[in-house]
Amino acid sequence: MADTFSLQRVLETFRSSLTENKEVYIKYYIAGWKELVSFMNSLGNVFSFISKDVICKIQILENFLSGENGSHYVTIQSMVKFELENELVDLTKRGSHPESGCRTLLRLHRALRWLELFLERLRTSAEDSKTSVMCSDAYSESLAQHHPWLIRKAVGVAFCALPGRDTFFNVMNAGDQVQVVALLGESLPLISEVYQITEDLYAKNNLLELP
Ligand SMILES: CCCCCCCC/C=C\CCCCCCCC(=O)N[C@@H](COP(=O)(O)O)[C@H](O)/C=C/CCCCCCCCCCCCC
Repeated sequence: MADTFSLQRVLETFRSSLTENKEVYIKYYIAGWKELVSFMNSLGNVFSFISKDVICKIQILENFLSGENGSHYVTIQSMVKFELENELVDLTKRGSHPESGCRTLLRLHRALRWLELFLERLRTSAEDSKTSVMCSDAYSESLAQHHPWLIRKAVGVAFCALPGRDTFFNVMNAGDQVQVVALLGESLPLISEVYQITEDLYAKNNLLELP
């Protein structure tokens, strides 16, 4: 992971994550999240409880990828097939497989929906729009529905510490605001496509509510 965040790299990793037949490479999916974590880290310590959770989930998936069954964790599709066929997923309550690849990736998948909603708001926002409001509205529409009260409160506090829209655009390292908006316009369809492919796969296998 490079030190300085770049929106262009996020775009490239999500683009690389799609195979020719529209499967999703876990390696690049994780790489996309690593870039996003580096962005979040640059915003200050108030977000560290969120980064830690994402890093922990990335680590779980990386361990599967480099482990003895790594060849089954190349794509999200092959992971789902392997874990379901081998009964490696706790389907209704947490038991002997509390950290399966499927449930771990589901948490990131739900967060990807937040990202999609937030970036779309940012892309179409007016100069005086507040990032905290955009973040919070996107959160209420997505991830918040899966988080308990305490987490929602902590997240609400963190949102208040978000920098303004101008700082956000600068940290993206993608040129002036017109160029950032253009790059967001290029990135969003890719993020949406990765999200939708994963959503359809999880829905088809009844995996959207894994504990
Ligand atoms: C293109 C650049 C602009 C935007 C860059 C945004 C960078 C954001 C990076 C990461 C986003 C947050 C991802 C959060 C993943 C949360 C996964 C999750 O739901 N975990 C919970 C459930 O896990 P289990 O307990 O079931 O294992 C866990 O309980 C949550 C813990 C922490 C709270 C997560 C809150 C997420 C809020 C999303 C907004 C982040 C705001 C960042 C602002 C840039």
